[in-house]
Amino acid sequence: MECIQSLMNHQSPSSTVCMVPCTVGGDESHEANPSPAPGALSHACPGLPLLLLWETAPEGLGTEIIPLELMYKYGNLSEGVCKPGYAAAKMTAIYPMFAKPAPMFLDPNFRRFSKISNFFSPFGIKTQEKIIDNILTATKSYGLGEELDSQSCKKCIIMGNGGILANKSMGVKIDEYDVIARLNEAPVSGYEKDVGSKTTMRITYPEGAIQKTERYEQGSLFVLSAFKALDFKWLRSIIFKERLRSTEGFWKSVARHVPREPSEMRILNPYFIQEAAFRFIGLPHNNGQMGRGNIPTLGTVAITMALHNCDEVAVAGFGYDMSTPHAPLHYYEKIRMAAIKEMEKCGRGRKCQLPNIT
Ligand SMILES: CC(=O)N[C@H]1[C@H]([C@H](O)[C@H](O)CO)O[C@](OP(=O)(O)OC[C@H]2O[C@@H](n3ccc(N)nc3=O)[C@H](O)[C@@H]2O)(C(=O)O)C[C@@H]1O
Ligand SMILES: CC(=O)N[C@@H]1[C@@H](O[C@@H]2O[C@H](CO)[C@H](O)[C@H](O)[C@H]2O)[C@@H](O)[C@@H](CO)O[C@H]1O
Repeated sequence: MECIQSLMNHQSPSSTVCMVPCTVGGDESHEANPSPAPGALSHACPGLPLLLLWETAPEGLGTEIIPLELMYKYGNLSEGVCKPGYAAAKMTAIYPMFAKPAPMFLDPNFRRFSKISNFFSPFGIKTQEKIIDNILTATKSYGLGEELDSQSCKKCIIMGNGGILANKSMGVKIDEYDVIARLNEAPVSGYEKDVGSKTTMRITYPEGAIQKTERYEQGSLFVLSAFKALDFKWLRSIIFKERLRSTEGFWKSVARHVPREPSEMRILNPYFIQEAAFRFIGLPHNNGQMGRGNIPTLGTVAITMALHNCDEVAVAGFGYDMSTPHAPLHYYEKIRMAAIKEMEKCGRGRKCQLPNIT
């Protein structure tokens, strides 16, 4: 149960950077839910379609275990060559209900994507249709960009923000990926040796977005993962450069300006929040309303997105190791793992700051 579970949880075993086969399942969220929902993946998986640059290689799990049919299909390809359809094929082997079609970003046809139409934020788009139309009219672009969209095989890496990345010199390896997704305010500048220098997209929500405009990477996409209706209003205000009437509802101060053109902004398909929460992790449904215990971390949402849209998926910088409270939580600051526990004491809807547990 180590890999995905520790990735989805604020828990994980010890630490090295490695490739690991693993188990999908268990629970996630800041308030743990002990029993996975029916239908959640909770069996030992025969090798996840991920290159896991990770906290731990669990004992005896040093190499990937691949189902036989995939060995026949992909076995002849030389090492490093992109394997078309590999992530989806392996997901299907692990989880037969896996259905690939789920666009990365919302486009003007979003109403036709039935999986999201009947859910409120963060699991769908119900009641937000008009504002999404507004936003998409301004962005006018809905893909990764011409070059990547036309590439027949894409290797993606999802960069978690974990302290494990510090001093591992994985930057060069990370930069080899075609698509590099970064999350929230994790910096690149000054950390290139460990985390690489390329950013294809930065996925975030208002409270997580970088506030210093100079820290945004040129040429990267700014992707909103909306967790509440107010998040769409925030993006609209950023795009149309209008002042938000009220910031009531944000749990932390938010960026007022994002130095990206509308054509460089996207809305992440909320289906990935839904699928990560209910199908893969098995969080409680709570009538599809956002509430304590049913929100996956952004990293797991991003991985879910990549599994649907990339031919190969790697992850790096994941793992909440609560057994080492003094280990750094993030690679870019001094806050320790124990700070997460402190934050969990804050209530939703209340403004909180990360305590300075250093
Ligand atoms: C205080 C608080 O709420 N912290 C949350 C922060 C915070 O909101 C933002 O940094 C903005 O300030 O955001 C989160 O996450 P955060 O921005 O810390 O990290 C992004 C993703 O990386 C993975 N991660 C991070 C640290 C670590 N030691 N192990 C990891 O596996 C996680 O998958 C994580 O999602 C979030 O959005 O999910 C989750 C964090 O719990
Ligand atoms: C550690 C923790 O529970 N923080 C919550 C914070 O959660 C974060 O919310 C984000 C969306 O806004 C996103 O879901 C991220 O993955 C969460 O860690 C907030 O929900 C906040 C609301 O008051 O409460 C904090 O305790």
